[in-house]
Amino acid sequence: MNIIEGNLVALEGVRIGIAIARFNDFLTRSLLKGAEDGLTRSGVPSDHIDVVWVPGAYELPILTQKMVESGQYDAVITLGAVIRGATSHYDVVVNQATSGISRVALDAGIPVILGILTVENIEQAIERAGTKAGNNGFTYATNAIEMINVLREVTK
Ligand SMILES: Nc1c(NC[C@H](O)[C@H](O)[C@H](O)CO)[nH]c(=O)[nH]c1=O
Ligand SMILES: CC(=O)[C@@H](O)COP(=O)(O)O
Repeated sequence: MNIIEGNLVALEGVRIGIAIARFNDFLTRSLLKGAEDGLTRSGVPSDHIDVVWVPGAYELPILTQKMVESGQYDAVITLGAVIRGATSHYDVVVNQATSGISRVALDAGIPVILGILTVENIEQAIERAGTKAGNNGFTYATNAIEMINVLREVTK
């Protein structure tokens, strides 16, 4: 039996793109901090990380698509935070953002990481952006490195 897994060590030269939404930026900036920490501690130098901002999670799919098409990155991490409000707007933003990113991901040829918090309230969001449950941004970063490495293993 052969077990193939990606390790969490970035190969030299790896470049990461981060597509990040400004909406709820008190949360997305915290996710970004966690992601940068995860990437640099995996061996990605900070000058190999590009961070590109868009207004909200709804805009993440098109930015992600353009970043993938640029051919500059070994993985793209999306970061956003959508919090349920009083209207159905939450469902529209979440559905469009997640289905758009999933569509891009399948054709990307590189890992695309879904790093959007989709939560019922601010407390849930804060817990996932750096308090009780740690910082999901850090995990999104290590997910990106693991995916780069495992895809290389299975395609070599
Ligand atoms: N309500 C949230 C939004 N809404 C904004 C949209 O994402 C979009 O920027 C606007 O409709 C213009 O196209 N975005 C989030 O990231 N999080 C939210 O909770
Ligand atoms: C994504 C949202 O639901 C949000 O920020 C909008 O809130 P509301 O539904 O109260 O307008």
